[in-house]
Amino acid sequence: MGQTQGAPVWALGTMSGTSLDGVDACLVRTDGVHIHDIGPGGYRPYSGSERAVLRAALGLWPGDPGVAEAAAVVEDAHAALLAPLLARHPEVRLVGFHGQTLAHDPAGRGTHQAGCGARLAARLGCPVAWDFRTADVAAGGQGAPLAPFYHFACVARAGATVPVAMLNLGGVGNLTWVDPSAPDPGAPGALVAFDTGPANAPLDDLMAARRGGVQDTDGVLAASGRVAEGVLQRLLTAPYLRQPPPKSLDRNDFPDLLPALADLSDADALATATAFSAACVAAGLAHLPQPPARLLVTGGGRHNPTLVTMLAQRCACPVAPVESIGLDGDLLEAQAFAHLAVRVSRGLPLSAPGTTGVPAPCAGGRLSRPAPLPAAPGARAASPSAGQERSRP
Ligand SMILES: Nc1ncnc2c1ncn2[C@@H]1O[C@H](COP(=O)(O)OP(=O)(O)OP(=O)(O)O)[C@@H](O)[C@H]1O
Ligand SMILES: CC(=O)N[C@H]1[C@@H]2OC[C@@H](O2)[C@@H](O)[C@@H]1O[C@H](C)C(=O)O
Repeated sequence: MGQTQGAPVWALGTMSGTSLDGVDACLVRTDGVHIHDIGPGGYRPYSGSERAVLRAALGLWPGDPGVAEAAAVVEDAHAALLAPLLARHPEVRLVGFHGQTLAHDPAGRGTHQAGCGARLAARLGCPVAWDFRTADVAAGGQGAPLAPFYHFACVARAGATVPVAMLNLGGVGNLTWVDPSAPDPGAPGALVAFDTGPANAPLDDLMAARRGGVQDTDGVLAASGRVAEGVLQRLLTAPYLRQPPPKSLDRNDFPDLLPALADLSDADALATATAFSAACVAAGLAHLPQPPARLLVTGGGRHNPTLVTMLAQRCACPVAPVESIGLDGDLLEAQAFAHLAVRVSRGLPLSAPGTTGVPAPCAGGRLSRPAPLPAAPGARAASPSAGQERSRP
C-alpha cells in the first residue's frame, strides 16, 4: 500500500497546546508523505490575561458563554505570530491551524478546538487547513492523538530500521510506537498511539495553585521533595492506565489527582505528581506491541530534568530527546500540523485504527481559502480554480 504523492510545498503549522502556554509555529516543506525540509519557527506566549480567558473556557462547547472570547484570543494570537512569518516567507502555500482544545469527549459530545480557520484565512490572506479532529470522532475514532502520522514521517527521515517510540510530554502525554518497515502510516501495524496520562498540566496547576507560578522550572521544586509512594501507588490504580489503546484524554480528565496531593508539602506534591506523570508513561509502554529500541522525547516536559530522570528510571529502553535524531522538540507538534495540513489539502488520511481507533484510515480537516478580492469593474470573473494552492499575492 503506497501513498499518493504530489509535489512538496511549504506549509506553516501551528499548535496551541493543552499547557495553555502559547502558540508554536513552524514551516515544513512536505508532500504530506515525506518531510523534504524543515524551516524556521516561532513562538508567541499567551499573556496572563489571555491565559486566564482560555483557562476559564476549558470544558466549554461551541455556543457556550465564554467560547467566543476564547476563540478571539486564539485567533488574535495566531494572527500576531503568523502574519509576520508569512510576510517573510511568501513561499508558504498553506497554514495548518490546530486551534486550542477546550473540551474533548470523543465518546460523548465530541471534541472542541476554539478558533475559526475561515476567519484566520481571511485575516492572513492564505489558505488554512483546520478542524483536524472532528471527522475522526464522527467516524468513531478518539480524534487524538493526530501527531502520529507526522511521527511516522520523522522516524522514516531519521532512517530508523527497528521500531522506536516518540513521547510528547505536553500538558497531556502521548506516545507513538512506529514500525519503520511499514509502507505507510495507515498500514496495519505501522503505528500504535495513545495518550499516556497527565504530563505537565498537573505540575503547572500545582505551581499556579501553591506558588502563583507558571511551571516548576527545570523541575527544581519536585527535585527538592520526596515522592509519597502510598499516594503514588493509589493514583496508579486509575483504570485508564490499564485500558488498552485506543484512548485519549481531556486536559482535566484526572480530577482526583490534585485533591490526592492536598495534604503534601509543595515540594512533595510536585515530586509525587512528577513521578505520576513519569509512571503513566511507563504504564503506557506495556501497551506497545514490542519494546521500542528508543524512547524519543519531545514537548516541553523534556526540559524538566526531574521528570526525565524519573522517566528513565521507569523505562526499560533508552530515553533520549528528539534532538538526538535531529528534530526540534519545541516545534514538533507545530510541524505535525503543517504536514497534516498538506495531507488535508490532498485528501490523505490523518488517522488510522492504530492511532485513534477509527475503523479505517480516515481523512479529515477543513480547508478555508481567503475570499477572493471583489473583481475590479470591467474585469473578468475569477476562474473557479482561482485560489487553489497558489502563491499568496
Ligand atoms: N524548563 C522547564 N522546566 C519545567 N517544565 C517546563 C520547562 N519548559 C517547559 N516546561 C513545561 O512544558 C509545558 C509546555 O509544553 P508543550 O508546549 O509541549 O505543551 P503543549 O503543546 O501546550 O501541550 P500538549 O502537547 O498537551 O498539547 C509548560 O507548560 C511546562 O509545564
Ligand atoms: C484533544 C487534544 O487536543 N489532544 C491533544 C492533547 O495534547 C497532547 C495529547 O492531548 C494529544 O492527544 C493531543 O495533541 C497532539 C498534538 C496530538 O493530537 O497528537
